Amino acid sequence: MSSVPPPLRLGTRRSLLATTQSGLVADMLTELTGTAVEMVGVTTFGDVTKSDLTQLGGTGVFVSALRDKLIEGEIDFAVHSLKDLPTTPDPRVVVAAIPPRDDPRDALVGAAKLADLPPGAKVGTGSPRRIAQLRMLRPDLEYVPIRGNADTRIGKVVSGELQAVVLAAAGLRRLGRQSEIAQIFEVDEMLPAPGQGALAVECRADRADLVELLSVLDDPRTRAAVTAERAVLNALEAGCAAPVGAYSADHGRELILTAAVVAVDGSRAVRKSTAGASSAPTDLGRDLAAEMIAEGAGTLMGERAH
Ligand SMILES: NCc1[nH]cc(CCC(=O)O)c1CC(=O)O
Repeated sequence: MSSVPPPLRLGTRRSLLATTQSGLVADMLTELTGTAVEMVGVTTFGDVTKSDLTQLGGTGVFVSALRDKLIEGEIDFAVHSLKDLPTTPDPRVVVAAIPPRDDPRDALVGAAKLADLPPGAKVGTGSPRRIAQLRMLRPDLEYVPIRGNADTRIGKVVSGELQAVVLAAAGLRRLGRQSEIAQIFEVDEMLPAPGQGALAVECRADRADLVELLSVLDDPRTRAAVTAERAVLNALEAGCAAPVGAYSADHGRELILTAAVVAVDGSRAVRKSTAGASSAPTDLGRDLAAEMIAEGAGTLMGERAH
């Protein structure tokens, strides 16, 4: 009598974006391998705290509860937004797959493009990286810290409390809300968060069977690009909430990596680019970070955003 294996348990944060992202990965896995997947909701500290994440370091507040469930064996794998994963590896778990990246850029939802907003207009974002770069573009606007899911944030524009909010294009696209985007910032004007738009499929490091199964979802070109970006963040010893942007333009065997550290008041920035083999993304990111530190990047990372 052939026994049907039980569905794999996929741990996911309970937000609509997280469950949508997890559902995308679950569907990919089922389509490619025939494996059935059951979603298991997990509440993380980042989902319940009202604190300003930038003051918590913003490192891992969305991640550690999922990892705990992996280690406790309550779930078999987890899907994270890669940009929320700490760059410091956790030896208990492994990123078994980084599927093909969605749009990595930042997007503005509002009544007009950034350049057309009136002086003093209120723009909502809690990201020091976004605030710092927005202030370089429009120092005359008021940047208001906001938290909550996309619906909550966009609701502040609809209500008139804010004139615009800035979110990741990938998140809006996955939620089917790309029609509400007034502007997508080119990376030359707004460098994304390292790994933005990419997902990380994680399981226990000692589950070689799951690592093998999940690897079918991996996109090596996306993995190389985001590895270079995250190597910059790691070498700068910056957390996910630091005013650091990085983006790898993928040219097949070569990556063109651009990174910036921007003072949160928008007054100064260290921005540099480099090109190198996509086969050595960590070295590329580390070397670029060293050049940035030599040009004073470290002095720009410590300030508060608001
Ligand atoms: N914790 C916020 C977060 N983490 C990942 C995304 C977007 C999805 C992605 O980067 O893949 C978002 C929302 C946002 O930045 O607007």
